[in-house]
Amino acid sequence: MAGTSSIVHAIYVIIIQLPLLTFAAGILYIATTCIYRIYFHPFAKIPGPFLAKLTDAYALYHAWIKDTHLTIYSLHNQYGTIIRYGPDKILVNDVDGMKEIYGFNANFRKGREYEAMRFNPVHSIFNATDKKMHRRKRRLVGQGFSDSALRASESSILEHIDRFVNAVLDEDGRDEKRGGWVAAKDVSVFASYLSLDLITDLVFGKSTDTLIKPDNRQFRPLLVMTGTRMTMAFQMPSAFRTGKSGQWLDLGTWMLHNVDILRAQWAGMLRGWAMDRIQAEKTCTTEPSRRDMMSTIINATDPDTGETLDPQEIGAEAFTLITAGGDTTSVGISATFFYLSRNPIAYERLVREIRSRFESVDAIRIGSTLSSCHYLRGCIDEAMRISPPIAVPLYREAGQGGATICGVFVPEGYVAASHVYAMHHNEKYYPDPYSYRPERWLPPTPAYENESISVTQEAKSAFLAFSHGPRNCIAVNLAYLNLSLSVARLVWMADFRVPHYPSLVRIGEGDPNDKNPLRRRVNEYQLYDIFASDKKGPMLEFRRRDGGR
Ligand code: HEM
Repeated sequence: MAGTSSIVHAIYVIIIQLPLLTFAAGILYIATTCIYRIYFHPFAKIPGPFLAKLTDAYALYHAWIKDTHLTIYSLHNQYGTIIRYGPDKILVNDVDGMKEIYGFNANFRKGREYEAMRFNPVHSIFNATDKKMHRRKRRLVGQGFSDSALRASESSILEHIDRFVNAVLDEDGRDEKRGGWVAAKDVSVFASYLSLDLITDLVFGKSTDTLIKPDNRQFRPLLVMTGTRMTMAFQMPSAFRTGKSGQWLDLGTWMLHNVDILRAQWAGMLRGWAMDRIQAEKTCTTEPSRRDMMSTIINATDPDTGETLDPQEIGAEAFTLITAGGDTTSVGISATFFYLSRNPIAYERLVREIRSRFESVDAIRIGSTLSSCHYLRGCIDEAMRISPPIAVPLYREAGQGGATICGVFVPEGYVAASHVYAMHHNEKYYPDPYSYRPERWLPPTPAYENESISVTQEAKSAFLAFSHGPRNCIAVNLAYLNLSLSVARLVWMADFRVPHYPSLVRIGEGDPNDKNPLRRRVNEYQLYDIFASDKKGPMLEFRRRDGGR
């Protein structure tokens, strides 16, 4: 009898009391964690939104609605230079602080946020968290971005840019009654096709060709989905368990199941392309007419150690290069056309520069004339200042012993970042930050004496479109080349203007009636953060000018 009653008691404990005890322990854990994070945490005194002090779900929510950059900017305005954007994260809106986080000697490294974005079994140059591993990869992958590699790729780059120009100037819908202007086109769509076609060609020697083969356009949504998944995992790594055990705990599996399927398709496809490329390289007996990046990377040896990258690493690098380069330059191109189409003085000035420096569109290529087009460069930089292509905060984790940023101690393992969009709109560096003024970037030489409102050296350092220090963009030169050639060739070939229909003009602009008050600035090109920003518009009408072939 006694035995039966103790079994009943045990069952009672298991069924009734254990869940209650577990629940109570859970509540106690959450309550103590909250109290700790608010009052005793090393960042307890740093101002920021209440919810962000408690959980990364605050940042995750803004990643979900894709307004991270606007939110952080307004938080800096509300709380000041240093804010708390997650329990263990601070953001610093200051050039000196930024250098302390990203500079060559900084005691910070990429950490768990980048691990959470990793889809491949091995690290790539982008998500390598170990500094030594990164240095090795940078030396090897960097060989694909050398000046000579770029020059060797010039004809392929120009071929894709010409396809872009032709697609935008496509005569379909040309209306002679309206002076030969073609029907409005969404520049961002064609710029995205250009970016993807170009980078797949440069990396694999085989392009997605989306500009000329509409059937291939399913590739772009895959890239967008990958970015969506990446940026959410980036904001709340603890909830995303990509590549780790306990997949059922992964928020991505629950919330983004369809996104995950597309993302996996994308990763699988790129891995396949990389493996084909490795195989082709092994069997190739003749010197190719042009070395693509895969070929350079497959054959790259570390000058110090003689090491090479193994096939798994090469697959990871291929995925990184296409994902990092597939839709970033397109934001710069689209933003530049957006701001030029709304700023007639800048438009006229750029048109004068390009059409007077080059005798024909074919003369626009790599060389000293292109690099002396300072106004062109100013137009591009100013567009990327107001609307930076990568507008999420690039988190860095403090290393052993921690680090002090603008007087705030960041203990080891805690996270700091400077946010590009907040820096680019900081009035201390860029007065009247929402005005599009390419003159800010003209060199302070006698040639521009009367018009230069040249920014200070400090403000130049605040330009973070390509980040700063050893983890800055490896493809800065390639990106500027692509941006300059695309903008210059299209400006040389055609006039452009905003369409007559207000509903078309509004695409890409802020909307004074938007339910999100942060999206109401009409003259600002709107970005949607998915690591590299998504975007729409501008819709523009083009007209081939006399002499434009
Ligand atoms: C306008 C165009 C571009 C912009 C604004 C841009 C911006 C950036 C930024 C801000 C970073 C730092 C990311 C971080 O710290 O997490 C970065 C890194 C990187 N970018 Fe770009 N990028 C552009 C184009 C490209 C292109 C065309 C490629 C070509 C494949 C590329 C490849 C990379 C790679 C591999 C890294 C990682 C570098 C490292 O960690 O050492 N980017 N880029």
